[in-house]
Amino acid sequence: MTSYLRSWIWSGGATTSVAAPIPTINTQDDDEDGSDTETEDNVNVRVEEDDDDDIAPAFPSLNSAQRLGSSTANASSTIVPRILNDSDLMPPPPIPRLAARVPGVQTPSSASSSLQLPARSTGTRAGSGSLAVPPSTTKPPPKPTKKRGKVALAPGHSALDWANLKSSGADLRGVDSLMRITPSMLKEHNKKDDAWSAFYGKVYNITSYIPFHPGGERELMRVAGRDGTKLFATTHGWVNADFMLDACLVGFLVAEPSS
Ligand code: HEM
Repeated sequence: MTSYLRSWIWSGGATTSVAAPIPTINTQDDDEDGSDTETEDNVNVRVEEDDDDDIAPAFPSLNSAQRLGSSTANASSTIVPRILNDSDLMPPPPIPRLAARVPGVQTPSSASSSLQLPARSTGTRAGSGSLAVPPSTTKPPPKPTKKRGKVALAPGHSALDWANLKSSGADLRGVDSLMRITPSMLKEHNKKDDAWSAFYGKVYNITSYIPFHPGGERELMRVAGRDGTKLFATTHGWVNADFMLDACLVGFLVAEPSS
């Protein structure tokens, strides 16, 4: 702080004498606590005579390696920055070809470009994986050929109703213990009021599930008395039969005993 006041007082008096030498005020010993921290007070302050000091310092600084290494630097190191004219500047980059492209129109020159539009006439996948604009289409999406096979379920037979029935504790198996079931045993249970079916190696009593099946009774009865794994998987592989029919498990499908 002392140094600041000292420099301020001095600089006020100097305005009368323009030719006075530029003083350097060393205020290193002004720091009261003597610590090494660099504050406003312990920096050598070079005070200019002119208050109006808006001239930016030279960059790179006058004695820098950049200036000395430069071919334009002269030995006396009094370097005046050179102002570049148009011919010294780097030429602008060429205009990219895609900038001149009209969207949707394939020019002959763009055929060799990696960003070309996919060739529509040949049907090849040229340009796939590039940033090319995808081909537009006016064709409507194809209509589903097969009607969805969902049926209207009777009231009280929703998926939630089935979940409630499963957890109600009602006997949906119809057997006392889990059994080893051969295909011939399975075949005996192919009636609507006594339907067993095997899915993924497990045999379920599907009788009580029939009215709850969203695909309808008719479809489900196609697998009554036999292994329905393939039909089930091709129709709706995403359905978790194991979870939906856990309360209906009667046993495991085994091969016929060899005689
Ligand atoms: C007992 C085992 C089965 C269970 C637990 C079951 C369960 C289901 C479920 C939850 C749906 C509704 C799927 C959805 O909305 O995405 C469904 C739909 C359907 N199921 Fe099954 N299913 C079984 C067996 C079968 C079998 C064996 C067939 C075929 C023979 C079949 C044919 C269908 C059909 C056609 C639909 C309608 C598909 C659609 O929404 O387009 N299901 N089934």
